[in-house]
Amino acid sequence: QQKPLTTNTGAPVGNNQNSKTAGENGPVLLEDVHLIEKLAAFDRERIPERVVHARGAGAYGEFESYGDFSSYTKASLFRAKGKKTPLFVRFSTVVHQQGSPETLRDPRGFAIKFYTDQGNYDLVGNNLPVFFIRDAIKFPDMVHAFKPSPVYNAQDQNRVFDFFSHIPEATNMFTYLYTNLGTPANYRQMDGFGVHAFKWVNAQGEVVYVKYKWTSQQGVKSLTAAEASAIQAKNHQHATADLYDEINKGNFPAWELSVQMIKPEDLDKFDFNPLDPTKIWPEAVAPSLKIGKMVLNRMPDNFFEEVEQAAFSPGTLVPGIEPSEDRLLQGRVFSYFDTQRYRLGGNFQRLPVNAPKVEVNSYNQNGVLSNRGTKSNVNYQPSVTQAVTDNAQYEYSTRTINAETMQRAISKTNNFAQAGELYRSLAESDKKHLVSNLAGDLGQVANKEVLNKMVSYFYQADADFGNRLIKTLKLNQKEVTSIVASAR
Ligand code: HEM
Repeated sequence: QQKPLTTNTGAPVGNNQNSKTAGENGPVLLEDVHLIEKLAAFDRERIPERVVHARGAGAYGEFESYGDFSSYTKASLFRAKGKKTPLFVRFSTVVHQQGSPETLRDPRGFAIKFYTDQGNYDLVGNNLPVFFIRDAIKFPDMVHAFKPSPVYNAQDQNRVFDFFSHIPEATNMFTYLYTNLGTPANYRQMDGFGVHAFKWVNAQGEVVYVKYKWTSQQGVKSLTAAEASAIQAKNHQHATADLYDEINKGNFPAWELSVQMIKPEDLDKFDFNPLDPTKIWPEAVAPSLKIGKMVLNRMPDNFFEEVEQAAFSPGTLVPGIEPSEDRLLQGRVFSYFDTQRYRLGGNFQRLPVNAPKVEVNSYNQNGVLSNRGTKSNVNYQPSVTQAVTDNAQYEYSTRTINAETMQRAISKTNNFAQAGELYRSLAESDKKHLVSNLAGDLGQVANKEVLNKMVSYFYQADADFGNRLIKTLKLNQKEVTSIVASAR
């Protein structure tokens, strides 16, 4: 049965093809409210795209816990074997605009929103296990360097590596990014990582630090640079299309979730700082424990409403999961909510994709587009009514600190060792791809000082890695090794 076309106020529309005019050749009349409303709605269709991770695709699914992990965390989603929690995922590319090709070398965003029975929990990660920097204060500069030039609006490797020649801690991340893992075949065949350490807290208030990994049950498949270019020549949205095609076919992708744990008293026992997101935790020091499985089984009905307006934040936490002291994560806990209040408005958590499945009872109120439906006269606490009240069992964990306030880098920087281990673990063909992918971008850098400095970092990770880059880029080996020697 046909439905009547209506205005926004529900009145049936008589003519949606012809504006109301003063005669055949007369001007269009302002009193045609349907025309004016239609144009005004169109004029307001765009909202700011995400400042990073602008291009993405989302899907709904379910998480199933493999057991009862309450001895480590009071988070209810991990409390019983077989316990199911609905979720929404958004995969993304990072640097370029909403319409950019999905074949570009970039980390891939891997963000999950669990709709738990104690409120939403967001795990906002990437497909690579480490990050470029370790302090949020460097993030805006880093993104400016990666994004198109403010003058000529094109990405420029001169700007990228000018910045990174001052950031030796990015060496590990660059080594991952320039393997073919930097160009995943699609969103289903890649792993995901929480990257940071988080705190798990049990009912007794005991803390353990954890790192998360999602292991793709489809396997990991990456593209060579040649394969990525060939796809890009024909299709700039292959990863989004793949997700829709496979899930709509009933080929539901799955990932197993595992955690690694380190006790607070062990944090200082390693040659790296476990709170440093430029480092992995080797299995030898923190073995992985499988804790559950995610299956994606439904695509959203409307991209803008459910995917574009989805808002993930490392600050969306449930009792039993807290941020660690990781300096990058601490900045993220502020930045996401802040950008979402700007991008979507202060009541963004009321949108269906962002709203928790549990009742929300707070004394927060009003603002643009408020629809809380609050009926109580008591919009404050304390009150004799005690209608809605806080409960000490959900207090944050405590920690004793007796420290000097400071603005100093961490002491165990150890910028190169893990990059070297990663390089040496690669098969010869992967080493070749890494060197040619990296030399391809470094080869666009005109400034010799920047180039020598960048290569000196990879040389410090592994001399063979450095020498291959020196050879491919036709650099002077002495110039590079003298930078290495002066750094020691
Ligand atoms: C201090 C460091 C960082 C800052 C300040 C930062 C900031 C942001 C901002 C402002 C957004 C846009 C959010 C929105 O508009 O909804 C975003 C998106 C995102 N970030 Fe970060 N980010 C940082 C580091 C990271 C790291 C280390 C990871 C991975 C572990 C990451 C993963 C993501 C993902 C996956 C998204 C997209 C979420 C979505 O699909 O909507 N970011 N980030």
